[in-house]
Amino acid sequence: MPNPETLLRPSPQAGASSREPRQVGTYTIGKLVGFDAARTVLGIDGSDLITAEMTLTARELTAPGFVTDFGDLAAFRTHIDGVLDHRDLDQVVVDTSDQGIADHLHTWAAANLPDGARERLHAVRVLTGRLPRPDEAHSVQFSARHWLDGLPDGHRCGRQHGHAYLVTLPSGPGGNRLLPVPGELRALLASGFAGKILNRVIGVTPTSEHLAAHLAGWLASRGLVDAQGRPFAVRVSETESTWAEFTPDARVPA
Ligand SMILES: Nc1nc2c(c(=O)[nH]1)N=C([C@H](O)[C@H](O)COP(=O)(O)OP(=O)(O)OP(=O)(O)O)CN2
Repeated sequence: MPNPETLLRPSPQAGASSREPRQVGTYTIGKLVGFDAARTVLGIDGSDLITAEMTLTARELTAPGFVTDFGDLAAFRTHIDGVLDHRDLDQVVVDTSDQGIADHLHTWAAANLPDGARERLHAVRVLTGRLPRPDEAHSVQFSARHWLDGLPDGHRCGRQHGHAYLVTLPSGPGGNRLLPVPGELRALLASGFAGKILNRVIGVTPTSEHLAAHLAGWLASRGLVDAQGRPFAVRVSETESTWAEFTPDARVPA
């Protein structure tokens, strides 16, 4: 895949790329797939929008900076679209509760994901109803461009493209509770990331995993920690259906 950098016009906004000190920690990625279904749960109608969130974890990334390529998880959506979406789940799965659907999908994923992804499969959980968006105090959005080097020819993420990024600071596993975003991080994202070509901003291929680790390193290197004095975990979401998180070891409860 030719480097799209050679095709770029010079950008007046381009800044020097930087690396933050590397912390030791765990990378987690999440893929969300929503579907609409009817079901009965404990004798009561539980029809709803249902969102399945599959997570995968790794201590080390594979090139170009992935837990596993989101593209390799496409079969998860295909399975849900084919088997669960716009169905009466009472006719499809034995246990129609949230946990029953999550168990069905975990069993499916453990048997059917490509090898590299299957080995990194962590969990599947199910959420119901419209998902709340994080409020402004607990999130930062910015828009920027990037491309990913080292992908097979024809991979759409090898082309220069843009995302509406969402950055949050989860307080623990699951990402349900979010910590307020320090003003310093907000300022960094506004001045150093928004509107930029991210390949020129961080010293590595700007995958979501690398961006999350870079921002966690940036916070830690400036002594910015949570109310308990622990380094922040950082989650970066490129699209509505994907996110990547870096959790420094010092944050994991003993
Ligand atoms: N592990 C990672 N895999 C991929 C990343 C990444 O940062 N980490 N990034 C990309 C691309 O930038 C791409 O734009 C996003 O991935 P994609 O699978 O296309 O996600 P979508 O939400 O757009 O997918 P749909 O399921 O089609 O909605 C690729 N991989």
